[in-house]
Amino acid sequence: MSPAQQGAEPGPLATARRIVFKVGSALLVDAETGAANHAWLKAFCDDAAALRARGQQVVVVSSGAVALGRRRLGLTGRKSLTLPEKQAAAAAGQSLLMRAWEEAFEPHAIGVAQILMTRDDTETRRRWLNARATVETLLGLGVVPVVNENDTVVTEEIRYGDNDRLAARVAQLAGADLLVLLSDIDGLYTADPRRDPAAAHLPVISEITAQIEAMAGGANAASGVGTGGMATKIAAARIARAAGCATLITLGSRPHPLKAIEEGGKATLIDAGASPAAAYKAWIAGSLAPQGWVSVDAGAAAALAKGKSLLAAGVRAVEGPFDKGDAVRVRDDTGREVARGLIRYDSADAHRIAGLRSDAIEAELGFTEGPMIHADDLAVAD
Ligand SMILES: Nc1ncnc2c1ncn2[C@@H]1O[C@H](COP(=O)(O)OP(=O)(O)O)[C@@H](O)[C@H]1O
Ligand SMILES: N[C@@H](CCC(=O)OP(=O)(O)O)C(=O)O
Repeated sequence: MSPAQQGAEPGPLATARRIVFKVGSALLVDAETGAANHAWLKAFCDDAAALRARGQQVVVVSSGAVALGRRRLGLTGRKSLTLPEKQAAAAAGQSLLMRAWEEAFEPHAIGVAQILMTRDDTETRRRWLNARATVETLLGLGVVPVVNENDTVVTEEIRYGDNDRLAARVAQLAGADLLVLLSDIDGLYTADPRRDPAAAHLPVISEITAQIEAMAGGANAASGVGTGGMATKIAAARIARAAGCATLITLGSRPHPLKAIEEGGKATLIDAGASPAAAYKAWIAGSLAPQGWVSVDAGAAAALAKGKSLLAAGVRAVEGPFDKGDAVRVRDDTGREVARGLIRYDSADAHRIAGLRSDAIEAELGFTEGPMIHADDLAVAD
């Protein structure tokens, strides 16, 4: 019996601040008619609106463009499509997909916004930062971002293909604390229950071990080439976990899938490693190669130690070259590294504004990106 049924602690869906829901094609598209499954969408959006009403933020990663576009383009007769046909179907289906989401959120007066991303966008830091700022702005404005892979421009080799891992990247980018993968099964079992009736359900996974990967179809998960199945879900959970985000794998086909989770419906919860903010700072401190450094005065070094942003006014010298969004080292006037962070200006612009007050930046550059390094993007040394 789950904690929610026992009336013990509230479940992860009740406590998460920002949640990414991955909705697969099978849920969104009616297998018989090939049209959007409006009844399911309505029920999902009713539930999502209830989460929002209690102050939780919602991001949706939605598949379904290819399936909806097939019907629109009259490509339903065949078993499989060529890549150009899939891309054409995605182009035709994406607007139908967005229309379905808009209509489903409309009765709640909730607006939606389309974001199409490729793997490149999630792996190139500058684009990643832009996408992050867009998601943050949309959420701040009370809009639900609806994300899908930009299928029309990617080739087979560089596409995610499945939306599980895309959803995990979106969760990382959004700093979400919960990723919910709505599947055609209520969680991870010790083996595929469709093949092995003795398979046991796993309600909580606190570490993704080789054994867990093997249960999900290990080889696929490890090499990242799996298409669908549990392997991509565990690969997604691994990405989310490293970003401080928990993952919940559960059955999406129940009429009110989110209400069902809260009422204790069966699911597999994969714990988060740390908080999203701590994981993000660890990534800045440990995983990114610094491209240069800025040297700051004593006042700025003291401000950083208190968790403040680095303002241009406190910067004495800049050593590049680096691009906007790159990781740089921050040194104090004794040469000691006091922090690392993602800088908001390229090295030429940073050099020009070093020592300037914030209100003088725009006059110098013709634009301003605010502080040199925002506090959220700074990992301060111990
Ligand atoms: N260990 C396992 N536990 C649960 N399901 C598994 C396992 N191994 C393989 N599967 C299969 O994975 C399927 C879910 O993957 P998939 O159909 O790709 O889901 P979705 O359409 O939600 O992306 C299940 O229906 C199940 O048959
Ligand atoms: N991006 C594609 C779908 C990718 C996909 O089907 O992913 P998944 O739901 O994980 O199997 C689309 O919108 O049709």
